[in-house]
Amino acid sequence: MYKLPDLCAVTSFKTIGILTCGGDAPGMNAAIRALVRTALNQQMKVYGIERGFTGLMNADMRRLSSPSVSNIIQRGGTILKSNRCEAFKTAEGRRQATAVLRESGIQALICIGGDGTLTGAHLLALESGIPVIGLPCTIDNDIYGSDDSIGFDTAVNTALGAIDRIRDTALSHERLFLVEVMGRNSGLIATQVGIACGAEMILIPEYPIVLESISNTLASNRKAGRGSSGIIILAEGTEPGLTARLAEQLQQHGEEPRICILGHIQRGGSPTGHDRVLASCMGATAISYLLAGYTDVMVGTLGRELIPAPLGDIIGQRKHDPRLYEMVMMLHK
Ligand SMILES: Nc1ncnc2c1ncn2[C@@H]1O[C@H](COP(=O)(O)OP(=O)(O)OP(=O)(O)O)[C@@H](O)[C@H]1O
Ligand SMILES: O=P(O)(O)OC[C@H]1O[C@](O)(CO)[C@@H](O)[C@@H]1O
Ligand SMILES: [Mg+2]
Repeated sequence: MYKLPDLCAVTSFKTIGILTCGGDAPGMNAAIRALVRTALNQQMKVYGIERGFTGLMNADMRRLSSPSVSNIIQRGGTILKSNRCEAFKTAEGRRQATAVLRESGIQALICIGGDGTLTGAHLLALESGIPVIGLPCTIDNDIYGSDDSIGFDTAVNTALGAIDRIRDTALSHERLFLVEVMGRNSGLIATQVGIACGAEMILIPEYPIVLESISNTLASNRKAGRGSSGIIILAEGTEPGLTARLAEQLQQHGEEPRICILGHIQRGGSPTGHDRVLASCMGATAISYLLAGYTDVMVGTLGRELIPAPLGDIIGQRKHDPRLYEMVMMLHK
């Protein structure tokens, strides 16, 4: 269980807004529910802003009540909808959003999303002076300053469910499978999934890949009696087209590989218990941060502790643990 912070209220808010942006992640709804109910408990009015920063720029919003967030804790996706908004990357786009917040009487904003969303949240906080709090919510878990992000655990478990099935057919046919998981810029899903499924190899964007050495490793594994079935996990962003090129190369070395791209099934579905609890604790804590006078921070985790991580310190930073990756490669020999 997470340790909630013990904070004193030094300010108050009449009206706040909440939005979800970037790729959806299981647990977004659980976070919305916790934010709404905690804010209502503090006598705040809550507006749900639709479609992330796009909805913010267009004043696309509705009042959220306690019943409006009933029965959503178990649902994947986001009841507020999400998208990616190029216009918000411009100062003009953020000025438009600031005007909407002022005209609607929204005194503080909670932004739920990944590293891109938190970058936008940081710039908005700086430029508008309106208090903004971020919640790390992305299946990628690539947000520096927080061990965990809402949605990662579910995505990893969804991928594992599929890969365990692939393992059955790989063993039956004594075949090699190349399984591509999500992560355009980060190998964290691939690393976690690779450890948990006992993959023969994990290929991630953080390390250069030499195709020839992959065939050589597999050949020496065969000589060592590892059998001819196997699972190689590749992160989506490793290199465009790498999965197909690797399959071709392996065919030339006498393998009969099959490719499986798990894609967006990893982003949908009911959140795990872990993600529901994390989202609930982070949502409640975000409101405590606002009342304690914080702005331009996200609710991060350090182990089991919830901590305020300044957005300016975390954006643009890479999160990668080379020791974990080395351990994985050693276990899979
Ligand atoms: N540098 C930036 N400046 C201002 N706004 C940004 C910036 N980067 C991203 N954003 C805003 O945040 C939105 C979401 O970012 P992005 O598409 O990178 O997804 P994300 O939040 O990282 O989530 P995920 O990676 O899980 O899909 C963008 O569409 C844009 O509106
Ligand atoms: O299809 P979309 O929405 O562009 O999203 C793809 C990207 O979003 C993520 O799934 C994170 O939400 C990345 O891993 C992936 O690269
Ligand atoms: Mg991102």
